[in-house]
Amino acid sequence: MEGGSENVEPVRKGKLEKKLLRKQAKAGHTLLKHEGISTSSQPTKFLVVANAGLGNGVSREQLLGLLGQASIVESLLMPPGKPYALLSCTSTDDARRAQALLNGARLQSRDQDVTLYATFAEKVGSELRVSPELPSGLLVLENFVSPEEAAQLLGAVDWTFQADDVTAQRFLKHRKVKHYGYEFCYDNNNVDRDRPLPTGIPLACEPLLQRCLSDGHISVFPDQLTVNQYALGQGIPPHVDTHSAFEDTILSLSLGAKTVMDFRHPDGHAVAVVLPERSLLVMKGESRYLWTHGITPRKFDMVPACETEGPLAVTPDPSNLTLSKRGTRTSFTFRKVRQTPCDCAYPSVCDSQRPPEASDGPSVPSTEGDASRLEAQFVHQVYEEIATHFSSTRHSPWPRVRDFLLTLPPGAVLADVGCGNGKYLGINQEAMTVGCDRSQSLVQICADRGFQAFLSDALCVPLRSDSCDACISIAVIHHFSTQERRVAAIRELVRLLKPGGRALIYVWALEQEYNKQKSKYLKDSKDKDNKEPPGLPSDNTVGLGTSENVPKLSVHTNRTAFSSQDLLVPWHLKGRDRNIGTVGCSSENQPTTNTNSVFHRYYHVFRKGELELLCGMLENIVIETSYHDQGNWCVIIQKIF
Ligand SMILES: O=C(O)CCC(=O)C(=O)O
Ligand SMILES: [Fe+2]
Repeated sequence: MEGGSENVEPVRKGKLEKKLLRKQAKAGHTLLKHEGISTSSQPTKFLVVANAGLGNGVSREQLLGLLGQASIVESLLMPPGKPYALLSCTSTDDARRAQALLNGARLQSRDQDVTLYATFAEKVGSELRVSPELPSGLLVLENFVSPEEAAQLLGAVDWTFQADDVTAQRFLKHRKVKHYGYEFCYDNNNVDRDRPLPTGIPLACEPLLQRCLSDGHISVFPDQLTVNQYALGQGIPPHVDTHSAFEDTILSLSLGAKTVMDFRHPDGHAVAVVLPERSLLVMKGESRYLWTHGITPRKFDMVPACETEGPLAVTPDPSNLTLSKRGTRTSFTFRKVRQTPCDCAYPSVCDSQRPPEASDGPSVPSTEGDASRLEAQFVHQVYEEIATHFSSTRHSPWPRVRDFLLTLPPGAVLADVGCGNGKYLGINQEAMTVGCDRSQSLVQICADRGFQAFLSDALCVPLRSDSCDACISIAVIHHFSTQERRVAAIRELVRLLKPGGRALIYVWALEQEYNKQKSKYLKDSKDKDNKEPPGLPSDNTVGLGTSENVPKLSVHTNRTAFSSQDLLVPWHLKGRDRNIGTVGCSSENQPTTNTNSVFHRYYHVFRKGELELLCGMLENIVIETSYHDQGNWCVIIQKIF
């Protein structure tokens, strides 16, 4: 590309000018040969500035300094380690002005002078994809990390199962994830700012984040990292990262196999974006706030046949497409946790800007702190209060639970986690049975009945790992108010089991009518204890806090089908002549008399398949059986190692 010499317009060329032109032409050749950047004989909107790269020790600020406060530059890219900078201007005239300012300019870098050579370019290489086909605000920077850096980053992620789980490792349906800095909770699609994880963003990420900072892609360091690993055929559902959880810019580094990410505008317009190996995706503005992004779970993608020339947004031109087989892809998604509500320009899709009355979303707590407070008030304290009355209604063992217990051989060690009044503790007299419960009053009732029971939270049972032949968890896990906590409760049961040991789990089912049979709960409408509270409409909601985004839980009407999965189930305390207080009672429904008080217990009723799904998140178990039993979903799982 000799054209470089016509880039400047000297009338008479002095010695120095000639040297400058020679050098400029040489730089043009080098760029074409080594970087695939074609310089142009005619002015264009793009400039490539040789010797002005991060690889030369030149900083972004220095370059912008030379351009003055010129708003003539639309974007300035400084690919890591490269000896040039790439500039794109809004017009050819602006590019001309920028060239005049930069060409031949000298800069002090790493204690020596460098001379810059600015040349017009056809387009500024594969690194700058300001293709109009990409959603606005989206950039794909190719080769953002070297193969060595990529290997180092992958090496920094340990996927072996750790008991302390400091990176909140989760096996999701279509991928596995790990979190650093803060856990991203998929129950409420948010982070709990009050609970940072013990491990921050790994050190290995620092060089690339530093480059993002000096290249101007970010202005502050991220404090949250989610590592997603997708096996062949896996993906992530279309979503917008929660506005209220994270600041504007989201960076996602792709390592391993190339994949295609689908972006979709609310108007239906879709763009498939190729994410090559070692590329960095930068989502800002519209592409971050308005468009959804997702990866369709499949084994092959359609990608442009000629990658070096083709745009990263897949065009619908079928003659230029080829099939590309996926493989394992690991992405590092860096985000900055928001400390104040989002005030983006897209209120229609912004959870921070939605009016409170419209936030009628799922009735789950939004943070881990909310979850434990909710359970403390609407589970633990309620059972404490209703223990005696509750116990008097719990006599008959479920037949299939009894059958399970009776399969245990003499001397088998059995733990009943959440044993309530101990109705299962004496079923198999030849087993060594121990029970525990979160309610001191219920534990006392067990002790009074001559059973061995102790006070314990089901998430942290003070028994040795691998010590039990069997565990049962009957009507317990539905009282945990986030999926993470429900899985943690199952994980804790499994921890107690010896390899080969089995656990039986019962949870309340959303489906109270199954195989055309109504459950006992629906049929048993004579039970006055659980009749709906007078004057409470079934869709009544109970506020659990003061912030606008706090979810509301509907109060269930007893003996009716469930209208949602997360709800408050009333308990009518009878025959007690004592001051109840406000425990577990919403302020609206605070009892006015002591003889007919209403308490509300939190429940998450399980959908068909949900219990199996949660069990499937643990890698060291197999599901032996699963079934529906009188309005409950039930599984027997076996620990395999
Ligand atoms: O895998 C990716 O690059 C994107 C991951 C993502 O969108 C997310 O975790 O929110
Ligand atoms: Fe995302």
